[in-house]
Amino acid sequence: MASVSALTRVILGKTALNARAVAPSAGFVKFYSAAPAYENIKTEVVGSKKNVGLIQLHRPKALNALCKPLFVELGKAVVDFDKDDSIAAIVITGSEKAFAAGADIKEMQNNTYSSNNKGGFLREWEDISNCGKPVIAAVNGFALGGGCELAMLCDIIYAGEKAKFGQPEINIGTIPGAGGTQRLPRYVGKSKAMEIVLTGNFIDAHEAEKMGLVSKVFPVDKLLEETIKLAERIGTHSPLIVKLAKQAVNQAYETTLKSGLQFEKSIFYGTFATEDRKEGMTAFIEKRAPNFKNE
Ligand SMILES: CCC/C=C/C(=O)SCCNC(=O)CCNC(=O)[C@H](O)C(C)(C)COP(=O)([O-])OP(=O)([O-])OC[C@H]1O[C@@H](n2cnc3c(N)ncnc32)[C@H](O)[C@@H]1OP(=O)([O-])[O-]
Repeated sequence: MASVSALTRVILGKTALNARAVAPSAGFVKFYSAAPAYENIKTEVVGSKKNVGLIQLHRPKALNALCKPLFVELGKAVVDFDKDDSIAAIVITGSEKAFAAGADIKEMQNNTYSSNNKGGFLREWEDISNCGKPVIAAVNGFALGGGCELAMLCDIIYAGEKAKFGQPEINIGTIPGAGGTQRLPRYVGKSKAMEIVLTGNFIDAHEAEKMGLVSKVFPVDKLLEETIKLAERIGTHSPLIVKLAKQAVNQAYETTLKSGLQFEKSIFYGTFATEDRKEGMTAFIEKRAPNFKNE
């Protein structure tokens, strides 16, 4: 598969290169003055308005198995993009062969209950679940075990037509540990989640879409382009209101309908305390495009 850089060049017809690899004259990529030297991921800022943070998992020899150093880097990249006011949404992708083939089995082979517990195994995952901005997974290839859980940690999953999802932990004598037993039933219902978790069988992209795990399926080579377009579309709205909308939808997974509706109403009322709500409604009435200020 072409690299993220090559793909985004093709997609957007502009110079889009790895921020670490080129001089800051490239024009299209936003360069961080202190761009971290990542080893297991690549980051770029893409989109015609340079407002989409793109993270590519890049451990090709291990099919992007999620070793701790990778996750530390991924967490840092997500936190950095979340803090950056010029970024509207974040896209996480892998390679054509693998989004991620799971937690790193070789790394955790000799873990013990005690080392997991004392070492805070999986702690970095919270950096992604705590992100206030929309995070979109663009999944080509294998999304297995922790890879499927990482995709489910994202707010929206788009998939390439050859993607394969699964929770095969049962094959290696353990169970999903980063949300597979909790998020999967919420996406696909109990019977299908049980089948996936108890058999370890893989499901393809179209099945995943039918089940509601994935929102759309694209040809492999169009996936990233379409996902970036989605992020850009979200980026046309008020970042403040997008954040509130994300919080409100996520609350549906945390509570009863009654208290969820109460939460939604208080957030809805709260939008009337923002400049962007006023601007949005005023722009509609004045038949012009809104000029959101994130306030
Ligand atoms: C997060 C919380 C809890 C989560 C738990 C989990 O996710 S448990 C995990 C749940 N996931 C699984 O159980 C899936 C495990 N993976 C597989 O079943 C297969 O690799 C495959 C079907 C994805 C692809 O088959 P294929 O014949 O096309 O490719 P190939 O097999 O030749 O692999 C190429 C190289 O990548 C390596 N590597 C791959 N995955 C991992 C990994 N997770 N780890 C480490 N390494 C991994 C593989 O060893 C090989 O390296 P080598 O030996 O050349 O140095």
